[in-house]
Amino acid sequence: MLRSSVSHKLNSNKFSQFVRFASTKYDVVVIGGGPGGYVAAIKAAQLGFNTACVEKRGALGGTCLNVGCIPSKSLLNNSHLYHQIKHDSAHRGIAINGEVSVDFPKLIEAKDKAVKTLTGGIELLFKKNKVTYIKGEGSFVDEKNLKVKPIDGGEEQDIEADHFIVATGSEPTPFPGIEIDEERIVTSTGILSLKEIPKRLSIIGGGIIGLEMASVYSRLGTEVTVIEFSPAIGAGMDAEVAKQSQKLLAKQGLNFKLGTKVTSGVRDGEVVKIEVENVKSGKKEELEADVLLVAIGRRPYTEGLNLEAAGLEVDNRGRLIIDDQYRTKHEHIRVIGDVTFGPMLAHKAEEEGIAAAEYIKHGHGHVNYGNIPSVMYTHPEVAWVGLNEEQLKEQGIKYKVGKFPFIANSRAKTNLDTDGFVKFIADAETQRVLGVHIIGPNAGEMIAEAGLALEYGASTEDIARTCHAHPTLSEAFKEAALGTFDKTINF
Ligand SMILES: Cc1cc2nc3c(=O)[nH]c(=O)nc-3n(C[C@H](O)[C@H](O)[C@H](O)COP(=O)(O)OP(=O)(O)OC[C@H]3O[C@@H](n4cnc5c(N)ncnc54)[C@H](O)[C@@H]3O)c2cc1C
Ligand SMILES: NC(=O)c1ccc[n+]([C@@H]2O[C@H](COP(=O)([O-])OP(=O)(O)OC[C@H]3O[C@@H](n4cnc5c(N)ncnc54)[C@H](O)[C@@H]3O)[C@@H](O)[C@H]2O)c1
Repeated sequence: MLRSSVSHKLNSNKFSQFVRFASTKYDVVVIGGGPGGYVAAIKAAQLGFNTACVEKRGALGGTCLNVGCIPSKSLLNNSHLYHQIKHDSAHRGIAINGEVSVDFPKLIEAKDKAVKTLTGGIELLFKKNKVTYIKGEGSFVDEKNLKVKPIDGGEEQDIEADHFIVATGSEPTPFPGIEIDEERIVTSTGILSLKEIPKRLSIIGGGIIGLEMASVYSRLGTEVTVIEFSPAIGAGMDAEVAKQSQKLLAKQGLNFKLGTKVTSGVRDGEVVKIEVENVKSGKKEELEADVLLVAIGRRPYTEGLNLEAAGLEVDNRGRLIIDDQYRTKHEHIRVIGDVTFGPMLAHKAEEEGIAAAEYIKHGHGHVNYGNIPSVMYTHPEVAWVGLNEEQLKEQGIKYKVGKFPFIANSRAKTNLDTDGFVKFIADAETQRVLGVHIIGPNAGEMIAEAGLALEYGASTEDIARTCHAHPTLSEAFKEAALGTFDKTINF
């Protein structure tokens, strides 16, 4: 459905004096080229819409590819390899005859290379799917028109669209009174590009970013302290799993200060001075670190969008207000991803991108918000989907739990990697799977099977009667399902 009404911008010198603001018209314009936006743009183009994506970063892929999921996983993977070679090889019969050391600039280079390859890949996907990539900052003029300020400083461009999809993402939540310099006091962006390995790292926030980054640096030899306001780590994971995860991370050398609030954090030359206070006892303490990471959550990002011009509204947390079809009060302006409601996860944003494009084309789309997996890429990994015990108790739903530890799984034993367990929660009467919580090796991959089970409304018996290959970690998954209604075999 390529539009014949696309009018081309008149930018020859001769005409530009007279008709400077001729606008280009598209069927769909996506603002933001992160996982939500780039996927929405590709899907819209595949559905036959003449589509453009406006991105101001200078690279596609958004937070996730540039300063989030991808660089953090590169550092997690390579720091894990280093740590394993150094500390976990002798008892496997691997002798290291020589020094094993970190080449930190190379570690950062490998991360940057992964980012560049992947962000470049999206540009190719745009070309393949005929999505116009506009490098600039989009700002609403009114609900039908967008002004784009090019990042190369060129002339402003006016764009008109039948449909807009806003996917401008999120940014780190600032900590009142603590000044970020991205050098000594950093957000998740700065911690991914440090110049050297700090001797001491303090982290405010024991959520996913805090714990993943704590793992990276602790493996590289940094003394890490995690300061968390609430009495538990993990920002909402199943309490039993969070407890086990904390225990294992502490065994790896992480220091935890839970139930502790930070009262100040100030750079003093090459160190950061931090004052904390125990929430219950009021006991105060002073800490010192070479780097302080602030990771207390993220907030929606709408700066520069000029929401007022389009009459778009946000709630008290800055989230753009939409209905169940991602529509704002203007039906042709939809919003997806981190900048609106729901968990701030790349795969959630992607699902919404597909659904928003499908709503425009067909009037219907699909995202199952009860089935969005979460993964924390520490070692062992933590992964979960569906409801946890605390939520079920709150909702008064009767349930049964089945658990299987990796210590009793043959593959985990051969791998000498036996920490953790699989925990199934099933409806007490029907055995329908309500939630799965895994802490253990490869939990992030294994959780996909739980997602499929939830999506199809499987019972734990369905899973327990499905043949799983031997010897695999997924046999622990099958046995935990069995444990909700019968005796497990291997434990
Ligand atoms: C350190 C870290 C690790 C993470 N790890 C994971 C993970 O492992 N798994 C996971 O699922 N999630 C992870 N996340 C979260 C994930 O990155 C986000 O949920 C995801 O990127 C949200 O996608 P989005 O498309 O909504 O927004 P974003 O990815 O934030 O993209 C929005 C884009 O819009 C652009 N933009 C904003 N305003 C304008 C404008 N006016 N004009 C033009 N462009 C504009 C921005 O430049 C940006 O590129 C991580 C986040 C961080 C910070
Ligand atoms: N693997 C992944 O999927 C992944 C990785 C990184 C980030 N993300 C996403 O990015 C988002 C942001 O991550 P995050 O770790 O910053 O947020 P988070 O919500 O996961 O954790 C923030 C933590 O900070 C604590 N906190 C808040 N205020 C505090 C204060 N004043 N003092 C001490 N502690 C305080 C909270 O209790 C919470 O435990 C999350 O939504 C997360 O889902 C996902």
